[in-house]
Amino acid sequence: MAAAASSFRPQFKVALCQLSVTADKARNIARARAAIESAAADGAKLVLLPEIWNGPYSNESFPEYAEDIEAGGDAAPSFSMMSDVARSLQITLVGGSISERSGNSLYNTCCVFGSDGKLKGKHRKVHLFDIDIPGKITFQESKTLTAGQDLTVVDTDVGRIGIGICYDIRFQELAMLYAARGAHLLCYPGAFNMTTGPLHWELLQRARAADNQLFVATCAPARDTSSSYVAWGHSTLVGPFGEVIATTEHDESTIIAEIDYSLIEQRRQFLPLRHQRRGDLYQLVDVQGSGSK
Ligand SMILES: O=C(O)CCC(=O)C(=O)O
Repeated sequence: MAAAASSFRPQFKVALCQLSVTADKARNIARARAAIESAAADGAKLVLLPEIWNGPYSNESFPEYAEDIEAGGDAAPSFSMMSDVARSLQITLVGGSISERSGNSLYNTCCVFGSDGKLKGKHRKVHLFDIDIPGKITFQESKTLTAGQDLTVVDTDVGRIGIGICYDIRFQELAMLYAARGAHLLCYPGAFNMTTGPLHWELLQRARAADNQLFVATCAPARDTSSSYVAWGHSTLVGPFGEVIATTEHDESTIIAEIDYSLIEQRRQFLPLRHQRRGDLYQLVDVQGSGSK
């Protein structure tokens, strides 16, 4: 494994808070806070929230619910709550995603907070969800959102974490680069739908974990059949052998599960893929360099 984070817990409890999301932003923030507090009371040291958890997932809503993260304070109530709760509970928080306003642009952004409440990393979704499956689902995030330009690997109290958001999980190169940069865990807040969810959601998580021999955690909103975008749910934790460690259905719930990073080395010894790659036939190129945030 590449250089590890300076010092971190190799074994800890993670919580995946699959939240119900409504049009009431203040209610969504309060509910997320309560779920985080309850997860921490149950011993979680790392908590994940879903993709777009402070308002509806739609192009109409992204501008309305967007926050100016750099301004903070009243301009960013979801952001401020996450920072505050991470600090007061001394947990690492992968804050799902919210729409972020920066200048004239909007991003789908995941903020990662350390146990001191400070922002440790910010991932702007790099692959926008633009798909058209006639008669099933059409969505064009690029109508309102701008794609991020950076890979995001964050050193935390609970190891080195690579971040992707939803559609980002489909691009295996991103996961491979994170693994090459020494990530122990990949976190993907995501909201798959009723067409692609049943076929691809678990498959992609298990593939990313098995190919890269690391942990993968996902966190989705709960399903709301009355919303314009019906989420699949099924937040999941997968281990470095591609095994599902914990999962759930589509209702609001919090999964608490144990992560043990010693399994990564064990799996890599049993199945030494890293030493069996054919660099003479193919190579992974990290165009942004190997530094991690
Ligand atoms: O890839 C998919 O099927 C769903 C992706 C998605 O919903 C998203 O990126 O928000």
